[in-house]
Amino acid sequence: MPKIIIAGNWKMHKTQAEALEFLQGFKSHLDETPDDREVVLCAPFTALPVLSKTLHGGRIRLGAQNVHWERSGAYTGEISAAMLTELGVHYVVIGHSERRQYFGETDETANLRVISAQKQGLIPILCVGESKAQRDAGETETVIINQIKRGLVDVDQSNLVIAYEPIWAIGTGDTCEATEANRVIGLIREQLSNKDVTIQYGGSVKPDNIDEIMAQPEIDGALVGGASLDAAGFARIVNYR
Ligand SMILES: O=C(CO)COP(=O)(O)O
Repeated sequence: MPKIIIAGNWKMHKTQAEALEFLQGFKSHLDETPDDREVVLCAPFTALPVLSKTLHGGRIRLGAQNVHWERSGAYTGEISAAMLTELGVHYVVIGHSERRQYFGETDETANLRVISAQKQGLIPILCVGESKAQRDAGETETVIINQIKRGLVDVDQSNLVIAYEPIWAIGTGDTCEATEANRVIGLIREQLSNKDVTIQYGGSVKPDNIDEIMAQPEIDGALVGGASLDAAGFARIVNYR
């Protein structure tokens, strides 16, 4: 059975002080969180040390939002997998559509990042998803299958998470119908040799739609952007019924 993972992707939000303030409001709600799910916070690099110290030994796992494929070297502005594991980071978001759109990342660089993350013991959360134009042109299936195939060349599927994030649903409030997300995630699973890979849905997940999303048989979790910034709201998402 795939592990259920609910992850917040804070993107470029929260200073260290704001991250700690979030935790104060969030942690008390975790007493009600059933044991069947993992709770992950993917914070900016600068907030990771303080979160790591505060969360040590607790219920919440830490994630980063990117990782470079080399162990070290002349790569100004980049962060290596070893730098993240040293901080107690467990997960790393890779190939997010914002990285692809604004920073020129490709399936090929996502693939290199996934491999280097796994080598260092990090669990990659590989993001895939089609644009509105691609969906309207009937290309959703081909786009997703290609992203999965190229992103997973030579990748060990035993320590891997995939997030299906249709680009048109990210930050728009325009959630993908839960049944449609379920269908595409089923299609992704067909491409995998390991059927127990956790496959999350992401794109305008909110407290008022999480129950329906998580009721779908193929969906094993959520990658939550905007709604993960508010402690009470994200707690409601994590504690979905
Ligand atoms: O990009 C996302 C998570 O990685 C989704 O963002 P929103 O939840 O803000 O739509």
